[in-house]
Amino acid sequence: MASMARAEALNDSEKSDFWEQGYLSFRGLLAPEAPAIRARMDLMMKDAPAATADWNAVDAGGASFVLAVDDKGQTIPGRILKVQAAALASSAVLEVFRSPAVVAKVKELYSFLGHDVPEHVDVFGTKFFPMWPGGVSVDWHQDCHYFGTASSRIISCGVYLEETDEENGCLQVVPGSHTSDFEHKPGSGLHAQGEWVTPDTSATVVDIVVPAGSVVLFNSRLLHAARQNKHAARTRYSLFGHFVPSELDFSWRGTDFSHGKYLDRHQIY
Ligand SMILES: O=C(O)CCC(=O)C(=O)O
Ligand SMILES: [Fe+2]
Repeated sequence: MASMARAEALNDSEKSDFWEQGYLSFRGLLAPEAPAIRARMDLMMKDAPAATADWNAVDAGGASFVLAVDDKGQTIPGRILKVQAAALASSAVLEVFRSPAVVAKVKELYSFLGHDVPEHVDVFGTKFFPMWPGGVSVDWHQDCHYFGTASSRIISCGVYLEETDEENGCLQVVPGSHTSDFEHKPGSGLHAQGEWVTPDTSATVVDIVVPAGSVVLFNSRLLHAARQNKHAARTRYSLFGHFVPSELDFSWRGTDFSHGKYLDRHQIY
């Protein structure tokens, strides 16, 4: 998989790789900014309002601090799984998704869509995962399952603010899986907070091992998961958001995610 320095443009084969394999990893794209972003995430966590146990608290009128569960699926008081709508809790989040280095890559990927190139693009569904030692973020899923659209024009974005490897819970992907739909079922135990896919045992799984400040862009239909953080001391801070053409409307289980309606949807360009 291609990795590129900050200022380089994507060439056509990299763009086609993204649309064929379903993902691209930009190692260290935001490396200089990563320490300051981590510090602002710490500040956000310090100012945390009352937390919720609802993993799908996507429309609470502000950010939702969602509690983690143990291996029996029981809520752990005081332990945060994720901050949903994190952009509504810290301005650092939108600064990341609006940063010139990230926007340039997103624009270049959209420019490969032929007649479907969007004029305006938003980011929505922003999240922060601290991934404490022993913790998890997600099991196997397609992001679009949670959006209520199978559009292939949503580009998911993971920003790994710390060095991330097999030990502290790296991202895993199944290359090329973004052209199929998979059945999602309610999870249990450590993964009780979501609906997940059981991948075919023959599926090729790739670990995305990256240095701090790396940005991964992937098709929102790509099948992906994150390993459990098995390290005794390291965290795995990361931010997520989904780039979407401004005119693309969709809703899921009573939440309308459309531009101008959904609070955690923000124009990028
Ligand atoms: O934690 C990760 O590495 C992936 C998170 C993710 O896939 C999501 O939030 O949809
Ligand atoms: Fe995801």
